[in-house]
Amino acid sequence: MLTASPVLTLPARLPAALPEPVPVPESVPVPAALPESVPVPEPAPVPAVGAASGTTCCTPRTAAASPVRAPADEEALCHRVDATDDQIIALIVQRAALVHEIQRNRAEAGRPTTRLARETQVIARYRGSLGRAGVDLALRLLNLCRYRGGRGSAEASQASCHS
Ligand SMILES: O=C(O)C(=O)C[C@]1(C(=O)O)C=C[C@@H](O)C=C1
Repeated sequence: MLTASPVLTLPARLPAALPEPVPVPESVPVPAALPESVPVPEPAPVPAVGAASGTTCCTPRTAAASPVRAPADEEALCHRVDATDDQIIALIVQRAALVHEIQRNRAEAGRPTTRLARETQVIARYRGSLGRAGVDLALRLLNLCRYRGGRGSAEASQASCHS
């Protein structure tokens, strides 16, 4: 059963009510490779190596721990990781809002909110790009975005439509 994944707790900032869609592009192009020149914010000051409790997650404790990149480069990459995570989170919030709108409409019309064939397509798309981990991620996303509110939606979501 595709929906048997563990229940994912909604993050605190995921809105309970349907928000305006987050202003991100409708389709986010996925580059085949990371671009060489992505604007990077100024890196945070890097504390001296060995400074008491002054290290960050990205600051190597010893020079030997990071033989390839200088600490400043790693900090810059960490900033880009954070910026990427922000985008991913915004897209997840947008996805949840769109799915909630679809599913609330279905529930209000007395139709099943779940479409297993669609969920299979979603899972296949993630598997196609990310392999087994993509399947796990898709299941988590489907669960996270599932509409749970509204009168009558509970009964409607019990049923499923295979088309
Ligand atoms: O695309 C749909 O028809 C949706 O309702 C969205 C979505 C999804 O999260 O992708 C949600 C529930 C359905 O069971 C299938 C897919």
